[in-house]
Amino acid sequence: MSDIVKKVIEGKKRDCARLITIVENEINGYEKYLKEIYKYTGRAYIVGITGPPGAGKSTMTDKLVKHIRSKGNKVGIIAIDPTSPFTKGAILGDRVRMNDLSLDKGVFIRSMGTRGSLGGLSNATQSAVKILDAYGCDFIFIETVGVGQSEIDIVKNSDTTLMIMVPGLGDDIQAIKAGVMEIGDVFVINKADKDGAKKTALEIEMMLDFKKDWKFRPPVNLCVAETGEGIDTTFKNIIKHKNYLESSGELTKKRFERNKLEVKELVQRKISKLVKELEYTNEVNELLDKTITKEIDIYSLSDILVEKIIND
Ligand SMILES: Nc1nc2c(ncn2[C@@H]2O[C@H](COP(=O)(O)OP(=O)(O)OP(=O)(O)O)[C@@H](O)[C@H]2O)c(=O)[nH]1
Repeated sequence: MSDIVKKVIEGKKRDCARLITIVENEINGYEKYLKEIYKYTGRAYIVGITGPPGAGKSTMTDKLVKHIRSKGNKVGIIAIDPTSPFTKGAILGDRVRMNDLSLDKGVFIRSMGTRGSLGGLSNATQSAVKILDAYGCDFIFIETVGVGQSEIDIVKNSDTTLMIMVPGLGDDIQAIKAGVMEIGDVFVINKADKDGAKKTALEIEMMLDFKKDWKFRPPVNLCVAETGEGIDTTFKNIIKHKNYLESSGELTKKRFERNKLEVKELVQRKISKLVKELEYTNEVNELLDKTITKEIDIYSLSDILVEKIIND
């Protein structure tokens, strides 16, 4: 086993950070480390945190993590950094908010980009989850920007997805109704110190009523992340979902599906790389010349190249 992998498994924080960087930058040999890490994964419980911008995702993560830490568990946090310059300020703010957490030896915080090659959570994020798992985290939080694709991706990559809502979404709830139902395993109405929190909770309950055949009906609770009120209930609800997944066998199914998707992405990535490499060979350029002179058609050329990729 490589020295760095050994140190990560022993729980060395600096090596954990170093390995994530190696994987993020795809430094030579990174896949060998991931292969070695793999059998030490599967113990951590992965929680995705999502919700509209400004709903209090960072504040909630901070408080949940502190709650978990009071029980002595080790926690990893991956904050997904939106690549858009638009939200940069908010992310800097998040870092400041979680500053005191980063001083805690039992907490590992990392922010990562959204640049997934296939539009999903980047491979680096999925790999970082595995590294943190092998490092010994009991819980790993993935906090995302609550927009579009990243919300869907977080569901695929988490065991439990916590959907944060805030009072006064009103019509927005109607608009996102269908999508939201699929996304949240646990709902929390944050900023319950503001007017209308109970009404929002009721609206979500009504929305959940539309579906009759829940195997696990998502619990809904009120919370004031800023003061910590309701954090214990939110955590209990996450654990309720965890217990359900574990006792029903759904957790294994979920992880099977996740691996299936990840393997597919890895294969696609590897093939795309081979296709890209082909573009630069003289041999291909010569064959392309022949498509112009009609000595060969482009379809036969594609067959030749596929054969070449398979056989080389
Ligand atoms: N009144 C009230 N404000 C809150 C509460 N929780 C968080 N906030 C405030 O809401 C604002 C946004 O909180 P964040 O935790 O940054 O929210 P976020 O969802 O991570 O924000 P983005 O990263 O911009 O999407 C901050 O000013 C918080 O102080 C709460 O329970 N009540």
